[in-house]
Amino acid sequence: MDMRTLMEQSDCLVTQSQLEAALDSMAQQLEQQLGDKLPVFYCVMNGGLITTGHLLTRLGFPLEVDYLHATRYRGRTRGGELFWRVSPEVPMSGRHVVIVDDILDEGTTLAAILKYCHEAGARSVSSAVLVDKRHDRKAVPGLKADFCGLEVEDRYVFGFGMDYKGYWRNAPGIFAPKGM
Ligand SMILES: O=P(O)(O)OC[C@H]1O[C@H](OP(=O)(O)OP(=O)(O)O)[C@H](O)[C@@H]1O
Ligand SMILES: Nc1nc2[nH]cnc2c(=O)[nH]1
Repeated sequence: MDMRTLMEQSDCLVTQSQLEAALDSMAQQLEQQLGDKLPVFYCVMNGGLITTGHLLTRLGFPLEVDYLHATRYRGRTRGGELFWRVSPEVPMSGRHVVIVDDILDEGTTLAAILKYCHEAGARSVSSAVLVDKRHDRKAVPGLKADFCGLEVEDRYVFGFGMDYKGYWRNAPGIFAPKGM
């Protein structure tokens, strides 16, 4: 389907202003809990890019930033095996680590990244995700992020970092194609 038609035929589930409010409250909580810990934030590429950017400019304390790229959807709407494209460069050993991503869906990605951080000797590991998808298919039952903006219903979503077949990561809100 043409990508403009897809957008016209999608539902807006979360508006940009709702996302901004959710980011404000995540930032406040992050500041309270990590403001004096000189943490290092790792953006999970590609989806985490926009959430990380919006979050970072709201944080008024010293922190470092790095990224990693682990992907299991790779332009498809169903997840497969996790593929590590790029490992982080800033060492995690002895550091307070914060993993930032756009969505916690089945949680396979986050669970694997958290395991990696613990094995890399992080002093503490926290996770921050913009949205948590509501369903009972989590890879680890009850898996939650430490900092979470909003919940979304159980549909394939795109926008604000999340793609639909590679497109529309730039959409200024969270959308779902009708019928999906
Ligand atoms: O909870 P899960 O079911 O494991 O899915 C969540 C992950 O899926 C997306 O990444 P994706 O694999 O699409 O890669 P991308 O960020 O490069 O789009 C998203 O950015 C999360 O990292
Ligand atoms: N774009 C996108 N990526 C995902 N990764 C896991 N779930 C989703 C989703 O609903 N949309």
